[in-house]
Amino acid sequence: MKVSGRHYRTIWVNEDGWSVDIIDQRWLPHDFRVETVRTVDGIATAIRDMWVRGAPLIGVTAAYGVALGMREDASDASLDAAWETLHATRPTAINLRWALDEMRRVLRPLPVSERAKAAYRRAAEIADEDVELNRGIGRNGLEIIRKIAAKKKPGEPVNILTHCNAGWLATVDYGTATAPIYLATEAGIPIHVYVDETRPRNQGAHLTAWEMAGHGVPHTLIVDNAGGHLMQHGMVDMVIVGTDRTTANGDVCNKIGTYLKALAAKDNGVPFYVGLPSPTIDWTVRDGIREIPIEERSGDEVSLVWGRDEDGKTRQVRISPEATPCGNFAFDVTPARLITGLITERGVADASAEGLARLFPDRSGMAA
Ligand SMILES: CSC[C@@H](O)[C@@H](O)C(=O)COP(=O)(O)O
Repeated sequence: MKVSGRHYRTIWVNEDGWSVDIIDQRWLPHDFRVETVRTVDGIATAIRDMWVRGAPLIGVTAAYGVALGMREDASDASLDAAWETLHATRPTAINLRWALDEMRRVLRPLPVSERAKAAYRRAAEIADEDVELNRGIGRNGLEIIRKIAAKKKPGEPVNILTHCNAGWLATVDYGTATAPIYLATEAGIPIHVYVDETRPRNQGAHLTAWEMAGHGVPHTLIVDNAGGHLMQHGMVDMVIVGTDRTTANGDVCNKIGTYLKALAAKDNGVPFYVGLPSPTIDWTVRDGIREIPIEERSGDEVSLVWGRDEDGKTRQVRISPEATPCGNFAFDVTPARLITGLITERGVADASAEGLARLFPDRSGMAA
């Protein structure tokens, strides 16, 4: 997507031909910084400490991490060590394991001397594939938005609520939940987006709001608890969120608070959609609530809030008593019964085992 008139992806190989450049998302929306990463450990830090985040981008970044590891030492032991180090960074997004397994599947049979080159090639393909998958989600989601827009008065916007950041910053480009929004805007359909701030890390306020502003999409930032109120007053036409892991029967694990939005949507008859590329489906899991590991992060993310003061200094301020213990559950699971549809690159599936199997007959056989 464009930043200051220049097209960026979120990750690319540096002009030296081997190190990896990423947009360091910790500084947005105030500073646009690019960081160069040179080692597996550097990539692990970037994922764990959320310089990059979002399920698809975590997967692609890990794939480049394997490439950096192979450049250093392409032995089997090094390949396994890179897999372990990178896999340990964040537990919930399945794209991480998908990308690491894919890299190992491609590299393991090759002679050691060919592995580094092949690793960069496959990582680049995974990145390109991600962009294509998101375009597919965009096209399929656009049709849903079109139908809602057709019922509106001329010029009246389609009001979309989204949670966290499932935008281009969470992927290589376009985003999952935001791809239909960008395509609808390009198609001239008036859109207005309610952006949940998404405590504790505020990915909505920091990242989604920045994306919307950058692409001229009218939007309003709201506190996380406002969604139910807006839905009760007919101010939301549809909800679209992303997902970190979708089970074989359509349960969706996404940023903490997604479940509450889905409950409010159900109660108010507001359609609740999830945008997802197929690598986000974990065909081995059927019960999202019991089987998906939920990341628990530092309580400091709850008690300390980042912001920029009027002097342009980025600061952290404490908002709770120092001695108060904080719980920081990063994701929750929305049961399939609350979801109107899963917008994938192949079409829109019912959130059910049958719905997913119909779109992915080739893969659903892998379900446990
Ligand atoms: C297309 S991104 C889908 C999800 O990864 C996104 O909604 C989300 O929850 C991101 O969480 P984060 O903790 O910022 O990595």
